Amino acid sequence: MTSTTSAFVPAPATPYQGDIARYWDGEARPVNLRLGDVDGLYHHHYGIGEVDHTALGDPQDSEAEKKLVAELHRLESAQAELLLDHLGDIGRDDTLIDAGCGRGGTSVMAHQRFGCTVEGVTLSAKQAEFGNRRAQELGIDDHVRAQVCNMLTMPFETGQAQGSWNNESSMYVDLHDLFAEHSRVLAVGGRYVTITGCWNPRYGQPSKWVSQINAHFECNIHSRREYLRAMADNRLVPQAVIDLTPDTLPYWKLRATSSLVTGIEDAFVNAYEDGSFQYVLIAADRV
Ligand SMILES: C[S@@+](CC[C@H](N)C(=O)[O-])C[C@H]1O[C@@H](n2cnc3c(N)ncnc32)[C@H](O)[C@@H]1O
Ligand SMILES: CC(C)=CCC/C(C)=C/COP(=O)(O)OP(=O)(O)O
Ligand SMILES: [Mg+2]
Repeated sequence: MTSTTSAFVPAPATPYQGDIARYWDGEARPVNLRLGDVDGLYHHHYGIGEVDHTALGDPQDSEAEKKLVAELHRLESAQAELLLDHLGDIGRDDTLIDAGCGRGGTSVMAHQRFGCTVEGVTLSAKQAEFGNRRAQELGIDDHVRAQVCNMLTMPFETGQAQGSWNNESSMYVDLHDLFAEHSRVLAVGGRYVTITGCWNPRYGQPSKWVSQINAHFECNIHSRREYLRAMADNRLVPQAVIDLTPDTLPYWKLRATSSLVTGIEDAFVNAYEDGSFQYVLIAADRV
């Protein structure tokens, strides 16, 4: 497989997808770039796990901000490691699909862990170029590639992939359309994994905090019920459903203390704490 740095850019399938492509083409928030600069893995997802206060050290220390950035990044990479833990046995000859791959951090980690091929798709030409450039710099562009395309109609063969995932990218699409497409590209016996924020049906309807997050990112957060129903309708049978809400709260509380805040931190903390919103991992077998 060879990759190029200038991506072919198809016309967006809908005006909404055009808006999302423009959003990510123009995104350059320090909270993402400075964290990625720590070790060259660029993520657009959030963190999980306990904060290591020893690593943070004294807040008055001149290196305090740098240590905080490194700690937030460690928690974001821990999130991607957990997602990869749920893909099952992946061999070097297998292909994985990173649907809504962003700048490609999770794709690189998957290749580094399994030695396999990873195909990423994103609506953003800038993100695809960024991811392909990183893969070239790492000398893994024969195994890791990003393409500009709609994850609802991916340019992959039926049954081609042993595993596929959405890492915080499923809130931009209709879930029935999304899972029909994952089900098509996955081999029978393959594994699908998502980590996502979803609204909690026990709360009743999307809370004001969930609406604020939707407006902030121009996305459409689905309910936990919609995920399970759309999977069941598309031959994806949950093997694990893990509520990561308690695991992601320390990340948000730490991020809220940093100089890299974006203004959405309180909405996430409030939504998680009032029970209207959950951070979940769902791993499903393609049967
Ligand atoms: C929040 S970012 C997550 C990026 C990445 N998964 C990560 O963990 O770093 C959302 C991503 O979803 C992508 N996306 C949204 N709708 C899409 C669609 N219909 N087809 C392909 N990618 C899409 C965006 O282009 C963006 O890369
Ligand atoms: C859990 C939910 C609802 C996620 C919405 C999707 C999203 C924008 C994820 C993080 O992206 P980012 O890393 O670019 O965002 P930020 O700049 O806030 O770190
Ligand atoms: Mg981020």
